[in-house]
Amino acid sequence: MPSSAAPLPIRRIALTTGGGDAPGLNAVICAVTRAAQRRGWTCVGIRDGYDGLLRPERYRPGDGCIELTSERVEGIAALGGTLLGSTNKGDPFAYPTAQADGSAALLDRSQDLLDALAREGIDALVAVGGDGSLAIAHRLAQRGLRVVGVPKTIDNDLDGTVMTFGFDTAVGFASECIDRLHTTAASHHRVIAVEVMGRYAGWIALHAGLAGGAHAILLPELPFDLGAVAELIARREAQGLAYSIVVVAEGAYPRDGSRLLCGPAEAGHAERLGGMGEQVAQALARLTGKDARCVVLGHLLRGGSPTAFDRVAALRFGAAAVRALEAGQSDVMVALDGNDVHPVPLAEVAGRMKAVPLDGGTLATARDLGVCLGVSAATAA
Ligand SMILES: Nc1ncnc2c1ncn2[C@@H]1O[C@H](COP(=O)(O)OP(=O)(O)OP(=O)(O)O)[C@@H](O)[C@H]1O
Ligand SMILES: O=P(O)(O)OC[C@H]1O[C@](O)(CO)[C@@H](O)[C@@H]1O
Ligand SMILES: [Mg+2]
Repeated sequence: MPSSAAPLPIRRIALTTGGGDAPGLNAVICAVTRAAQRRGWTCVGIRDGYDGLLRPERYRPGDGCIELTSERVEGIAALGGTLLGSTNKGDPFAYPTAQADGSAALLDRSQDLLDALAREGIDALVAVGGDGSLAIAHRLAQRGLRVVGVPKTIDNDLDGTVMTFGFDTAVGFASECIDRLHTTAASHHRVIAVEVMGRYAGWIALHAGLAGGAHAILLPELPFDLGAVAELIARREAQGLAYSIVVVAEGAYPRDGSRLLCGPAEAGHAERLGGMGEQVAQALARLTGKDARCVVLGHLLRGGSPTAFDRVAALRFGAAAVRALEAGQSDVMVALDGNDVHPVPLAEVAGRMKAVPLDGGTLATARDLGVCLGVSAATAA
């Protein structure tokens, strides 16, 4: 449970960025550093998730954990990526460790991490991450560490917050790409499938598809029937609209099939989704007789400078995390709730996925616009 009781004074905090990178991470680093400095606290950044402390030998002496100062974070809020590096391998509670026979065993290195934080004189941790990183943060809090989480992910699949930072930038870039694909698809009378990231949630696909005027959007939340998409393409053809854009979430799958992986789960690393865009393009070419192509936006969605919205959200989250620590809170995540940022218990969000609600307003908007969701009229909600 989050606690507000008898806060001990804080003098030094650590910051970590974990999971896939997202535009806005540097803005959080900037805000946490400056807000900490204003309170007279010092702030350090741990390299690559927790690797800077768990594998210090990988870094130049003293560089696994770097001092963050106002000077060091000057101008970084506009930059993509993370100054500290990130990882989506190596949960400290199941840390992949090479064995003599070449295999990797998953070891619980959480105590090593807590010891290393104590040696650095760290009083509290700000953990910036998605569902996986925040589940780790929650477990660290349960082990007695003062922790505040900050919600990050381009996927927007984190529960307990209206939005994560990184999502707006990813959607903006994806919709710009879709805009560009309209003209080439129209010129060649083609079907173009655009595969976007998002893991098991369709937030990026739905929002980018709507913003980019896609004709069909296939989401993990609604297993699809390509017959419905082929019908839409034929209807458009009959109206003299000889091209179509189909946005495919990487986690989408057919009603009679399953998700596609481009990499299996390995020790300490989740499975990698990918390939459904190409499969959809090939199947639609067969079903419609039209020329079809697939474009995979992939990691381009994680790159580049954060939008103003993501910068402001990230700055607000970072500053709110420091205020939460100052107020004696721990085991909480700062969350966007309407217009304000409030702490919510990490237990309520860690490891929980937020899917696109099938009865939500955005999906209703897509239906009202006549966007095909890969569901035949008979089964459509
Ligand atoms: N600090 C970290 N050190 C090592 N591994 C981490 C760390 N944070 C997260 N991970 C691992 O990375 C994976 C994803 O983390 P998380 O959910 O936080 O990221 P994300 O933004 O949702 O992006 P993605 O899930 O696509 O990598 C999880 O399997 C988690 O165990
Ligand atoms: O960096 P990796 O391992 O390719 O991760 C890819 C995954 O990370 C994300 O970009 C962010 O969570 C997902 O959308 C995607 O499935
Ligand atoms: Mg995740």
